[in-house]
Amino acid sequence: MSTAKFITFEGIDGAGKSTHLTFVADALRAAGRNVIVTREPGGTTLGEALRNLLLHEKMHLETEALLMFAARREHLAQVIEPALARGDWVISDRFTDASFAYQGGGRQLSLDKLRMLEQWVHPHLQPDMTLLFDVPLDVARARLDATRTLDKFEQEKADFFEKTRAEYLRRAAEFPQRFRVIDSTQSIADIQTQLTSLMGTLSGEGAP
Ligand SMILES: Nc1ncnc2c1ncn2[C@@H]1O[C@H](COP(=O)(O)OP(=O)(O)OP(=O)(O)O)[C@@H](O)[C@H]1O
Ligand SMILES: Cc1cn([C@H]2C[C@H](O)[C@@H](COP(=O)(O)O)O2)c(=O)[nH]c1=O
Repeated sequence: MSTAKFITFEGIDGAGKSTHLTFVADALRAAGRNVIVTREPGGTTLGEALRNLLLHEKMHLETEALLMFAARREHLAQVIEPALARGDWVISDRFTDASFAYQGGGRQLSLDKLRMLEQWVHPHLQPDMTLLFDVPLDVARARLDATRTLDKFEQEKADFFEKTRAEYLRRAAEFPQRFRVIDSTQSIADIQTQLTSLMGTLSGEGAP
């Protein structure tokens, strides 16, 4: 029986998910798992080219959603599905919940259209666990402003991120069996303690 697991990291920009991704991957590797770390949009040569367009070019909101799912189709075919078939653990910095949160919540694209794309692109695959790093907008914004030049999404106004965060939380309530909501206002050390315990749950061994 395969022990492969698919874990996704989600949250509004600046919530802190990338900070914890390496920690979780290292903990799982130390416990003997083969771990692939990847991201969306991206993860393949084509996906990274699409990411560059998506993060820097203005486009119609439906074009944006379609390109997110096009990049995802390639990512699934080239990276995610082969890794899971080999029995590897896959950790992805964002997946389809981000399309619901950003294009559906933030940009108000019809959720039914997103559900159609999800059904088309990955009808039978969902993450085993989705870690939602949740922070109030002002905390995320302060973290971003302190560290980087902002891309197209990061330059969006507060209202966009309020709706994005709300859609993430709505999905967490809709799918409680796979979502774990992390209070990302906690210290990095406290969050890591919580993550270690969650990885133990997923492994079914009480430790990663
Ligand atoms: N719990 C925390 N407490 C204080 N600072 C934090 C915390 N988590 C992350 N940070 C800091 O906030 C900044 C943004 O973190 P990070 O890049 O992990 O966010 P992110 O959610 O991956 O953002 P994006 O999605 O835009 O890439 C970094 O400088 C990081 O060190
Ligand atoms: C997968 C996915 C991503 N986005 C947005 C969310 C972020 O603003 C960027 C990716 O940047 P990150 O620093 O790597 O988090 O893309 C989106 O709008 N829709 C999606 O499906």
